[in-house]
Amino acid sequence: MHFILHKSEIAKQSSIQITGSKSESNRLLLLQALYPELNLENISNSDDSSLMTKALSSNSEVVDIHHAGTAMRFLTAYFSIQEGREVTLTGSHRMKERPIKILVDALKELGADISYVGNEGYPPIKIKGKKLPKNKVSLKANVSSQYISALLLIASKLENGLVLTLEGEITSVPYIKMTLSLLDEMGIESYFEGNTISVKPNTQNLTPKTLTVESDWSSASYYFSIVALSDIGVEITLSAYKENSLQGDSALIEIYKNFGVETFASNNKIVLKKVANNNTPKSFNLVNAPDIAQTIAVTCFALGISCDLTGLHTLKIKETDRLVALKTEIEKLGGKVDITNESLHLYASSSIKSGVSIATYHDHRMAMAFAPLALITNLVIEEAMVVSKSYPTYWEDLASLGFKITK
Ligand SMILES: O=C(O)C1=C[C@@H](OP(=O)(O)O)[C@@H](O)[C@H](O)C1
Ligand SMILES: C=C(OP(=O)(O)O)C(=O)O
Repeated sequence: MHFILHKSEIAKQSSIQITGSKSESNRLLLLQALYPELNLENISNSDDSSLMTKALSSNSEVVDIHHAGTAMRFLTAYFSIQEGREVTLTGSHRMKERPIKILVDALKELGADISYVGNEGYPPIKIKGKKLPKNKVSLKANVSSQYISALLLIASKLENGLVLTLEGEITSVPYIKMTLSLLDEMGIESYFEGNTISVKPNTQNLTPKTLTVESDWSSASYYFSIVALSDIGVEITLSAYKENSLQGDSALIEIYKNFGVETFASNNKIVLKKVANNNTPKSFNLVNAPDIAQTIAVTCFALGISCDLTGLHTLKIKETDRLVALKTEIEKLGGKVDITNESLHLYASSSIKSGVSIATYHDHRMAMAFAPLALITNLVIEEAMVVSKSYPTYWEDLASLGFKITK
């Protein structure tokens, strides 16, 4: 279903409660399946986390995780150690184009039994769960950190733990650190030094624990963009956020200072406030925060300022090729964008076409990143319900700010 976003104005002050981080949730759901003594609060209501929950409790021979990349990668590792269980893990058309060979090769090196059902290197895969005898493996770290997190999540259940050697430049590092921090919060020991990560084995029950998932910072990014496009004085309060986040996308606080947005934290809330206009050209390396690239590109386009975004080599293998999708849709609106395999240059532009229909390519972040443009012009967001992959109530929340949205 397409949504029409009419040119809107938002209230001077508003508050939004954002669902739990999908990255933290999908890690903790897997850890809870391995360690039932773990109790979880504020789990994400995203499709990707519901699919993860369902997959972990299903007894069926075929598990379909649709578009959920973390679920695909994390469950590949999980099912590899479920002794005696045979599962075919599959997903959406796009999931069958998202590479998984680096992870499958690493698991096989550890002793796993995994075979490709279709194209070599891509889902679907057939996994025969067994005990993995080995504890050392090297893998390429520059394609997706999710392969590394997947191995780390099952590591403490291997007889001798796990020692990983990471080859090449390590991408999306905060997501690896998030995995290790969650293991640490559960009482599982790990070390990350240089290009080596080791996790100690754990055969005993852990001390029963309740862990509360922090709300999702990638989802918060759209409000940083909205505030950046608003008048000085506008503020939006978001909850529930912690003082020390495990999510790398909390880099938004520093990044959006460059757009005149200040963030104030108190009582598990953050207040985003527009304090100044700053329309100088921007340049950011997003190798540690790839999921906010679309948000930032659209903010810059909306403000008519040029930007250089680098560190984007993982964007081509996400829900869609996000570099091509950004270029295509920004150019439909009258902008000009150059892309390489790992970077995006947006030229400054002085106008935005009205009434343009934005294609979303089954990518929640395309829909959510372009929506703030309704503060400037009318536009259509195609297949608007794609947002449910990470943030099912996005449109209701925008409406509560004052966005005028019709079907
Ligand atoms: O581990 C995670 O939860 C994620 C890691 C990142 O992927 P890559 O490591 O493939 O960049 C990120 O883009 C994704 O949305 C979530
Ligand atoms: C890339 C993303 O998710 P995943 O890789 O888990 O599908 C995302 O949420 O932007």
